Amino acid sequence: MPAHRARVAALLTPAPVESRPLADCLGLALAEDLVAAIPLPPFDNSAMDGYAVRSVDVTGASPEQPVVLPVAEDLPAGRVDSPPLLPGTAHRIMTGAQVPSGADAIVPVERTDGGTAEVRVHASAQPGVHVRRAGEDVRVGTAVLAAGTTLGPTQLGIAAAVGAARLPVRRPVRVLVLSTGSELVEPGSPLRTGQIYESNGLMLATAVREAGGRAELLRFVPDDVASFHAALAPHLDETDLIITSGGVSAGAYEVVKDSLSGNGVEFTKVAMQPGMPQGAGRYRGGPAVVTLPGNPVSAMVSFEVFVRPALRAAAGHRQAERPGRKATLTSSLEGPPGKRQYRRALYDPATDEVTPHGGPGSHLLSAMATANCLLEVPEETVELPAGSTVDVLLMD
Ligand SMILES: Nc1nc2c(c(=O)[nH]1)N[C@H]1C(S)=C(S)[C@@H](COP(=O)(O)OP(=O)(O)OC[C@H]3O[C@@H](n4cnc5c(N)ncnc54)[C@H](O)[C@@H]3O)O[C@H]1N2
Ligand code: MOO
Repeated sequence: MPAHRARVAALLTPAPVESRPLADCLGLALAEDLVAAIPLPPFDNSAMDGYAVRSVDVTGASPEQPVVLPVAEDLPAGRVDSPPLLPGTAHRIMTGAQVPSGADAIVPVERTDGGTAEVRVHASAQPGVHVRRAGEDVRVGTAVLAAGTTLGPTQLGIAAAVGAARLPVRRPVRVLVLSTGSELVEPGSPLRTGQIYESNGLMLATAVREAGGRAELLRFVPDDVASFHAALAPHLDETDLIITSGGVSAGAYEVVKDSLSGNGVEFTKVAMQPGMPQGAGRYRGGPAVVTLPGNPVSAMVSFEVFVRPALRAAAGHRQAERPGRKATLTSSLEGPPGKRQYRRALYDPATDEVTPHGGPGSHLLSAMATANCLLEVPEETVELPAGSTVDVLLMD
C-alpha cells in the first residue's frame, strides 16, 4: 500500500506557479510567503464614533459636571489630511478615521451630547482609549501568510488588507475524470434491469474540485478500447492527471486495463480493502494516470488514500493529508488478514470515540455518504476489541 501511494505521489510533479487576481485564488495554495509592505492598521485610528480629545482636557468630566469643548474639525473615515488637535478643543471623529496629532483618546459619542459646534463631554478618558495603533495587527515585514497556505476567505481578506491585488499561487492540477462501464446510465434517464446510474464520475470530479484541483468530467465510455482512446485524445494537452474508475479487475471486459496496458500504465493488487485493484503510470508518456476500481466505495477510498494527498501536495498545499485522530473504538471489529482495511465510521469529537458505520462491502455507498471518517484497520490486525485505540482520517 505505501508503495502504491509513493508511486502515485511521484507521478504528480509540483504544479507551475502563476499570478492570479485575489478573487480567483479561493482554495489554491500560496506559492511564496506574503510579506506585509504596510503596517495594519496603516495609521492610528479611532475605534469609535465620537470625539478625539486630549485626555487631560476631560479629566473629571461627568454627567453632572460636563467639560465643554469647541469642536474644531469633523473627521470622517477616509479624510486624508489630518488637522492637529489644539489644546482645549475636540475634533468630531468617526470609526476608522485618523486620530489627529495632539489627541490621545477618543470619547464615544454616547458619552457626550453629540454637539457639532461645541460638545459637552460627560466622561473622562484614559490616555490611549479607543485608539487603534498603527501596526498593532501587522508590522511591516511580517509574513502574514506562509507559502503552502490554502487560501480561504480570511486568508484572501488579509491579503487584500495588506494591499495585494494578485497572489502567486500554484496552478490547480488539471484532472480528467473518466468512468467506464457499459452498464452505466446517466442519472435522469430511465433505468433498465442490468443497468445502474453512473455515480463515480461526479463523485470523483467533485472530490478533485473540493481538494483544490480542476476537474473535467467526461461522459463515461462503454467497455470498448477504441472508444476509450478516442475519449481521451482531445484532452491530453490540457490534462495533468487522468483518473478512471472501473474496468481494472479480472473480468473479460476490463476496458481500462485493456486500453492502458502497454501504454505506460502498470496494474497491481494492493493489500488494501476496499481498493485492491489499482493502476498508475503515464498515458503514452504524457499525463499521469491513476486507475481506480469501479466499486463506488473502492473508488472513493482509493481517491482519499492515493490521489488526494498527491494532488494537494503537487498543488503546493502544506496541509496535503486529511487530519488524523487517535480514537477509541466503541464496538469490536474484524479486519481481513494481510490487508489494510478502511472502514467508514462516525467519529465523535466530544468523546474521541469512533463507531463503524455500515459494513465493509465496497458497494455500500450510502453508509459512506453518512459517515464522517475513515477508520484504519492495520494489515496485521484481524480482530480489534471494543476499547482499542485506532487511527481515523476525518473527512469533513
Ligand atoms: N475474479 C475477480 N473479480 C473481482 C476481483 C478480483 O480480484 N477477481 N476484484 C474485485 C474487486 S476487489 C473490485 S474493487 C472490483 C473492481 O472492478 P473494476 O474496477 O474492474 O470495476 P467494474 O467491474 O467496472 O465495476 C465494479 C462495480 O462497480 C460498479 N461501477 C463501476 N463504475 C461505476 C460508476 N462509474 N458508477 C457507479 N458504479 C460503478 C459496477 O457496476 C460494478 O458493480 O472487482 C471485483 N471483482
Ligand atoms: O478491493 Mo475491492 O475495492 O474491495 O471491492
